[in-house]
Amino acid sequence: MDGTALIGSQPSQPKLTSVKALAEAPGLSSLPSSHTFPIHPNDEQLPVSDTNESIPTVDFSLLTSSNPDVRSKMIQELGNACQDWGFFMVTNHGVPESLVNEMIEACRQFFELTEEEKAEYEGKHVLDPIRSGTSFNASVDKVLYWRDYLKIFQHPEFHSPNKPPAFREIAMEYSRRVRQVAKELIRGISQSLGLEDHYIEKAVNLENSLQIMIANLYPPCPQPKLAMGLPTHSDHGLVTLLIQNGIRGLQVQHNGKWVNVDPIPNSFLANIGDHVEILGNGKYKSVLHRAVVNNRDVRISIALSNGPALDSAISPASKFLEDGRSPPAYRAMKYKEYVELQQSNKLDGKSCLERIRNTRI
Ligand SMILES: O=C(O)CCC(=O)C(=O)O
Ligand SMILES: [Fe+2]
Repeated sequence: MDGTALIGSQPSQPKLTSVKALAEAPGLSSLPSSHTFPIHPNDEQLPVSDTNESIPTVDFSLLTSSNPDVRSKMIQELGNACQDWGFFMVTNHGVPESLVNEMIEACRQFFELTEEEKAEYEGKHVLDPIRSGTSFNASVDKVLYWRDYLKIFQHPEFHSPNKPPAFREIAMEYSRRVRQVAKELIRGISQSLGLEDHYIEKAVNLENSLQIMIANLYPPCPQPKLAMGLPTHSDHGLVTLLIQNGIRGLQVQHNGKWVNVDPIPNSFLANIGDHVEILGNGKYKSVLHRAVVNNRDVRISIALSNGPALDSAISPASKFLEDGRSPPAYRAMKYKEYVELQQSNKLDGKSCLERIRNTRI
C-alpha cells in the first residue's frame, strides 16, 4: 500500500510524510506547499559570504600534548576560535575514520527503514531517549523543514534503535570516543576562560552529562532555494561535534554573513553551545548556524551534542561576577528544563537563551 510513505498513527490527523518519502515520490518536480517558505529564507536576512573564509582549526593532538607550552599555545588558539567564531574544526582527534564512516552508514541505513519501522521510534515527548521524525518540531513548525531526523540519548544511559542490527555497537563506540574528545575540549575551553581546567566539568557534572546523537537526513530537494534544512539556531549544550557525508550544507554566521563550511577530511566540526555562553557569562557566544539543502545529493550529518547533566542547574561562573561590577547575564536553569524548552518550541535563533537573559535595569 501507498501508506508506506506516511508516518503518524492518529487517524483524525493528517499523516505526516517524511521528506525522504516525499523526495522519492515519482514525478516530484516542485516543492510541496507544506515545505515552501513564503519568503526565500536566504533572502530575508544576511548575505552568504562569497569569500573562502577560513574557519579556525584546533589540533587535538597539540591540545592534549604533555608539553605544557604546546598545550597552552593550543588553548590560546582554542580560546580565540571560541571568541571569534564559536566554531572550529578539530583535527588529529584520534577517532578512526573507519568508525566515523560506519556511523554515517548506520544512520543512512536507519533512514532506509520503512516508514512503519521508523515510526516505532516516533517518540511522544521531547525527552524520550529515541525520537525519529521530520522537520524540527512538526507540531509547531508552520512550514516544514526539508529534513528527517533521528535523535538518541547516548549518555548517561545508552540507547539505540534495534535496527539496523549494527547500529548499537557502532553508536556505543562512536559516542564514547566523541565524549573523550568533548571532555578535553571542555577542559581546554575552561582554561581558556581563565577558569581551572576542571571547573566546567565539575559545574555541569560532566560525568553524568547528557549526550545526544542527532542524525539529520536532507534528501535532494526539487527547489532548494524555497526550502530550508534546519533554520538558524544555536545548540543548547556545551560543545557539539558534527560529521557529515562530504556534502556541503552547513552555514555558520560570522561577521554579519553566512559562511559555507567545507570541512577538511577526517575532522570534526565543533561549535560551542548556549551553556558555554552561560558559564562564561557571555564571554564566548554560542554560534548561530543553519543547514541549507541542494537538488543533487543526499546529505547526512550527525551532530553529537555534549551537554551538562540533566539535573544540574547552570549559571555563570562566579569568577566573572567577583569584581561586583558584572551582574550575572543569565539566570540559573536546570539543563533538563532548558532542553525541554528548546525542543518543545519553534527552533528560532537564540530565543531560548534570551528567555533566561537578565536584562539590565
Ligand atoms: O546538518 C548540519 O550541518 C547542522 C545540524 C545541526 O545544526 C544540528 O543538528 O543541530
Ligand atoms: Fe545545530
